Amino acid sequence: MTQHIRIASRASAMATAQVNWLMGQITRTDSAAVPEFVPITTAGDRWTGPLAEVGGKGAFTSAVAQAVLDGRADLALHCAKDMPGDEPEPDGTLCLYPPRDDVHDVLVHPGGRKLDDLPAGTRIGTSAPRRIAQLTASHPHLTIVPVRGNADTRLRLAHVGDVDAVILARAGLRRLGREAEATEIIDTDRMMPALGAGQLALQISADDQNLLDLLTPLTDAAATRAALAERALLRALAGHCHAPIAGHATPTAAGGLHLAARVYSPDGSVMLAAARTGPDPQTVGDAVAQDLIAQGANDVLASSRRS
Ligand SMILES: NCc1[nH]cc(CCC(=O)O)c1CC(=O)O
Repeated sequence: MTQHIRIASRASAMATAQVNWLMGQITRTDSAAVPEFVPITTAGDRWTGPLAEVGGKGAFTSAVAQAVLDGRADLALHCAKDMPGDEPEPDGTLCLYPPRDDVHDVLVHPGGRKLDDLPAGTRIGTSAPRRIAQLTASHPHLTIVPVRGNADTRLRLAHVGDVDAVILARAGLRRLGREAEATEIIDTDRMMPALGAGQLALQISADDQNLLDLLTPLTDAAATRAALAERALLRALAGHCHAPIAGHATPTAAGGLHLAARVYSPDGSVMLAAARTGPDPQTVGDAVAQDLIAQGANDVLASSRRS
């Protein structure tokens, strides 16, 4: 029997590429499934000012999730990185996680240079507090220029010369088919990734057993554990604001995971760091959060909310 699967997503170039990927996966998994795209315009798409002013992290995901809650869609496709930590699965929904893509940030410098080769005053376009804090700490001589808009918009700013370079997620660039434009893959130790970087999340109604059965083969156990640990950390730090938090969970050989995380002050002059290894994602995420809080993370994050 044909099963129509309505996929709610933003309609940016990157989001559309993600929908096309998912549609292909679904039809390969179940030839009777007919995926459909339900495009959603979110507060983050409409607002051109600082993201923190439209609710920060939820700005791109809550309207997409709402389509599932309202029955206008069967599935909400998100970037895990854009999901808030406080209420990721409202009202009887659950998230499924396919294999993770690359977590690195990259530099796109149309002149072909790498970060260490850029002269003082070079204008770097980025608005992410996490990137601003780390870049200010590692390269204080560069000039950060706030830029908003989709990844393709930000790339254009670099190509027309409004900024000299931009920092973007490698996963997003890859989904746009423009990975070759990256001039440096920035080491994760210098630019620790966002929680949820490179990770898609498929949010469905928890009582939709048919869809759960259909999508389960598309999920990845290690990616799921990492996503749960990173989200537990974000929730414990109340990281719903557009906060300078970085972190990365990686699978261990023993089937557990290692989670490293950092909390920064806005200019990167303060950096708190913690890491744990263990079998249970929630426990590891909570433990890293408690370690960071014991070091003063709440005060450091409150200073970034005020600035
Ligand atoms: N904040 C927007 C956003 N959300 C997810 C990605 C990239 C893809 C991913 O990490 O899943 C991007 C673009 C960027 O940060 O360059």
